[in-house]
Amino acid sequence: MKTVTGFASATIGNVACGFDVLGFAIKEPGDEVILTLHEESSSESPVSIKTIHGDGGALPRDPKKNTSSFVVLKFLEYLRNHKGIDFQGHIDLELKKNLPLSSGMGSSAASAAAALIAANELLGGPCTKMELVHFAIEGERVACGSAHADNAAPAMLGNFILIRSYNPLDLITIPPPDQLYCTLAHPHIELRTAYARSVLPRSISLKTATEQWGNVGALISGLLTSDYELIGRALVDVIAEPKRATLIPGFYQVKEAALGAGALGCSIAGSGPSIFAFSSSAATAEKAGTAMRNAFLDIDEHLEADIWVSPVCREGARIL
Ligand SMILES: Nc1ncnc2c1ncn2[C@@H]1O[C@H](COP(=O)(O)OP(=O)(O)OP(=O)(O)O)[C@@H](O)[C@H]1O
Ligand SMILES: N[C@@H](CCO)C(=O)O
Repeated sequence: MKTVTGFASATIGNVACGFDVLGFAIKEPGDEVILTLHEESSSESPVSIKTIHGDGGALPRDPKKNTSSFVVLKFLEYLRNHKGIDFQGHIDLELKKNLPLSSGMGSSAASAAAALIAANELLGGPCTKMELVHFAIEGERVACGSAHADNAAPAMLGNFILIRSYNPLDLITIPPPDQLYCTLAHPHIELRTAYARSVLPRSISLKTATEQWGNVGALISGLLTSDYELIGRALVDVIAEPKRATLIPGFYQVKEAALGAGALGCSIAGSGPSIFAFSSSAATAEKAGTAMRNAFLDIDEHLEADIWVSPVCREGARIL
């Protein structure tokens, strides 16, 4: 019997202008997955879910429906079909669900990446992280019906990840500027990614597209040259934010509060309801966090919010 624990942290998809093509990881919080290998197979499925802590019973226990176990099944299938490794044993999975569900914090992707890094270690490291990313992305289809990679890829690889192409998958790693800090505010409401995607326009005008890709290019340039002022200027989303803002009570008040506290820019984290801001120092990021929390409390709905301040995580999913 061998046991391995994997960890993967929260991620923020889109980063304002990069809908479905840009995301980054923060250091904490994150999900933990503990895998135990038994040499003998003991049930029909090679992977079973033993326990899930912290989800209040909300997550599926069926191994084909939970992203953590689903991606391990995909990984085992890949080993059999592409590496000549026919796994005959059984894996028990325990999930410590530390990330809130339907939060915009990449909760489903964190479970998947933590499970994959642990499974790969458990079986002696047959795959690279770049190979594992493919299965983590497939997990997103199970979670919300769309295999977007902007949470799964940074959850596995860390840093900022730009998805230049989905087919074939072409991921570009962009290391963060040293003084870039993220403030993440998670109001205590849920917003399902599938629903937040359904409110988006099916097509956009050339004018809107031009504005958006100008900002994506500028944001990448700002990150690569540590131009904080440019990063702030480029955090503009004219496609998803205007549609999704109405799903998040107090969005514009919280954004204004973050900017008023000195943040470089602020937008929806992934599909929401969480909101992120960037700052060029830890002190400003803390100040922005306090302002964002107070702004959520001040709206009519008086929403409580959890706040995290973190630099970008460079490491990605790891073994604990
Ligand atoms: N291990 C898992 N962790 C979280 N959600 C899971 C997991 N496995 C399956 N799911 C399903 O995924 C859905 C949550 O996905 P959703 O994309 O809304 O939240 P999220 O992961 O916080 O998303 P995001 O941060 O990308 O907006 C739930 O319906 C849940 O049943
Ligand atoms: N890019 C995805 C991220 C989900 O967290 C979306 O905006 O729907």
